[in-house]
Amino acid sequence: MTNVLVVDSERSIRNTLKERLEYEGFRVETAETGSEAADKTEKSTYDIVLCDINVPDTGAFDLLDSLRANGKSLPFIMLSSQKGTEPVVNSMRHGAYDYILKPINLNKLLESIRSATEPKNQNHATTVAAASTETVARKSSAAPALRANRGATELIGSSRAMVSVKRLIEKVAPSDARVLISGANGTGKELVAHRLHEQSLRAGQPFIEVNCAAIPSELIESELFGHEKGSFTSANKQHKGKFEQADGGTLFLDEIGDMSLSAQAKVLRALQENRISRVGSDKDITVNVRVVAATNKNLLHEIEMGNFREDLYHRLSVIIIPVPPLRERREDIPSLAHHFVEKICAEYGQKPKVIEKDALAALSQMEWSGNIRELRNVIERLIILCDNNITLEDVKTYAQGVL
Ligand SMILES: Nc1ncnc2c1ncn2[C@@H]1O[C@H](COP(=O)(O)OP(=O)(O)OP(=O)(O)O)[C@@H](O)[C@H]1O
Repeated sequence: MTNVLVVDSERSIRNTLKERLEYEGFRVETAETGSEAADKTEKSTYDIVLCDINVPDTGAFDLLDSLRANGKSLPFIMLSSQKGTEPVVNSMRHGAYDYILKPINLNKLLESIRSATEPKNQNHATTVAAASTETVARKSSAAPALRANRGATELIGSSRAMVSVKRLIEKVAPSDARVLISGANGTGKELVAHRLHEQSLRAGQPFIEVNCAAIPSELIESELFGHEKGSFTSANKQHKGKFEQADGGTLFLDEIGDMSLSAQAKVLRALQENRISRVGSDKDITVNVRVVAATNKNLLHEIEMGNFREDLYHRLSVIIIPVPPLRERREDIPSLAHHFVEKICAEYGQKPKVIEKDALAALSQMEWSGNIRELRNVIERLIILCDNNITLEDVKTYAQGVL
């Protein structure tokens, strides 16, 4: 049985968590202050600590640090009413496994406890992160608080174009403004959407992605808004749609330019009223969702052609972030190439290979019509096929079709 220690000065929170977690099969003890919690950990063994960030006496960070100093590397879940990225980042720096906002969503908490106490995740729980933002970013991608960020990586590039994209993200992320990300295939639009979420006040809440091009138009309504049991032939149980799943967080509508006109009308209503109704229900549900959309199409052209609603375009494009093609920021290619070499070699469990100077120069001259995705694929091919040093000859042989 998993032993949980709940540390919170509020009796109602201690009691509610104890009751609910015991009902779920955990053994739970509580403490009102940091020093009481420290005493309890001396006397009993726990598998996990759930701790309010401002717990009296010590505060959560000192409690966590002192447990670590005493060799007790328990996974630690921070409970807090503080929104914003700073407390999340601070918690991760101190080695917390997760950061859960109050009022506590019990399902999220249970998922986090189970994940933190799974043996394969214990290392993440016990690693004390070095105090660098990069480390925090890497560590947090493994932690459930930022589970939504899993798969997201750093935006590489210091070209003027990329610096201005990053600046725009920094400025826009903390607001709740809707953002439209435009750019060709493989330029990194999805990554930009992830960064917007990670740097927003909604970080830690869900990031839900919908590829509008991949869903048949007859299913999109139920996918986005959900359905009630029996509302159509195959609806054999109730289903929550993506808007509801994203409640409190960000909904990323990828390839919005491919959405059917009838689905566009329904999305428009959801954005105008912040309310949706499931298919087969006439009950309205209020949702709090930040919508970020992306497109590789010229939506103004699509409007002219009658394929895209102008009113929806204006709702979505409060801020537009254009992501430039790779050929317009060739100076980013060396750092991107190194980044992919490191990442892919690590994925394959290999030592990083070396790209020789003239090989890198050749990569920097290529067309890259498939943009960064194509560059990544070529680097992966080179890693699989080449010896430790990737030479100009290798690039000429294996990057064919790009040259
Ligand atoms: N600046 C960047 N730094 C590091 N990796 C990047 C960068 N931009 C893109 N990538 C990587 O390139 C690949 C393609 O990026 P992404 O999927 O975000 O592109 P996209 O514009 O959304 O593509 P599509 O329009 O085809 O959906 C991903 O593996 C992504 O992680």
